[in-house]
Amino acid sequence: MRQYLDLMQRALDHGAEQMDRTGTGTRSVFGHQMRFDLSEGFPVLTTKKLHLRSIIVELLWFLRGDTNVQWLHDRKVSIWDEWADENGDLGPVYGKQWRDWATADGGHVDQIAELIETLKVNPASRRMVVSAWNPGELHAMALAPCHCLFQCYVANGKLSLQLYQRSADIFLGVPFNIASYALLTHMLAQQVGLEVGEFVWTGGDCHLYSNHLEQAREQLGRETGRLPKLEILRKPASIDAYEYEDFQLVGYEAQAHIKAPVAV
Ligand SMILES: Nc1nc(=O)c2c([nH]1)NC[C@@H]1CN(c3ccc(C(=O)N[C@@H](CCC(=O)O)C(=O)O)cc3)CN21
Ligand SMILES: O=c1ccn([C@H]2C[C@H](O)[C@@H](COP(=O)(O)O)O2)c(=O)[nH]1
Repeated sequence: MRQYLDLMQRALDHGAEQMDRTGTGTRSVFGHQMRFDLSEGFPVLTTKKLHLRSIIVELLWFLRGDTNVQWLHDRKVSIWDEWADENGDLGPVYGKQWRDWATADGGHVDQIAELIETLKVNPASRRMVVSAWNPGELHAMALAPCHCLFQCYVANGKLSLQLYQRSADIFLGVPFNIASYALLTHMLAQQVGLEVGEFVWTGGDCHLYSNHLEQAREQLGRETGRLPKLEILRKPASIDAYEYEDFQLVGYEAQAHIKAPVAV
């Protein structure tokens, strides 16, 4: 994951110091792109052990259209707790927008179902876009979507996906976001009978929080390792039928976890 360490180094060396919404302070750069050829391995950090269960369970939770943390809690995932209200609700965040976008005329759009249908019947389409950025509902969300829009592209029997992430917590969020969308690309490809192509990550405000600088330097001092392979153990009947146990990362060898506080 040299690409990731390069982004971290860039923010450390050239980032502008700025105060941010959380009151923590960041070093940020604007506009960055990383490309991952998914046929070469699964893009998960080897310079710091990642908690894959949280990543997989969170993606399945988005795909359920769920926006309450209870289902995450039942699976021992707590990464959204800080933002939930007393009932566990986050408002109309990713799951709602992906699966049940409310239209002005009272209708609903299941963007994921429409994406899969288009991948099957018209893979050359240039409109295979899923957006979580719903300006009319931002006020009701616990946090405005960070990974706010993605697009699919098919060529030579391979499915590629590009994400636009408007705001990127380089140390904590980005490793989760890369692995999550790489996983989604594998799932979509399996559902529509394509091979995986590239995952392209594009970031807007890419920042290192001021209380992550030491951890970033420690990680930059480590050697990168070989990427593992993702195996999906069966082909579920639909995008809605995947379970945590369906995924296996073969050969994931990572260096020790590095703790960092999350900015709320
Ligand atoms: N400041 C900030 N950074 C984020 O990455 C972030 C938010 N806020 N708010 C919403 C979601 C929640 N996400 C999070 C929240 C916490 C961790 C975190 O603490 N990760 C730990 C392990 C925690 C675990 O898996 O249980 C880590 O070391 O990676 C990661 C992503 C990503 N998002
Ligand atoms: O998936 C995610 C979700 C959140 N983040 C980070 C990016 C920022 O550090 C905060 C959000 O704060 P804003 O003021 O709304 O930009 O959370 C992430 O990296 N990945």
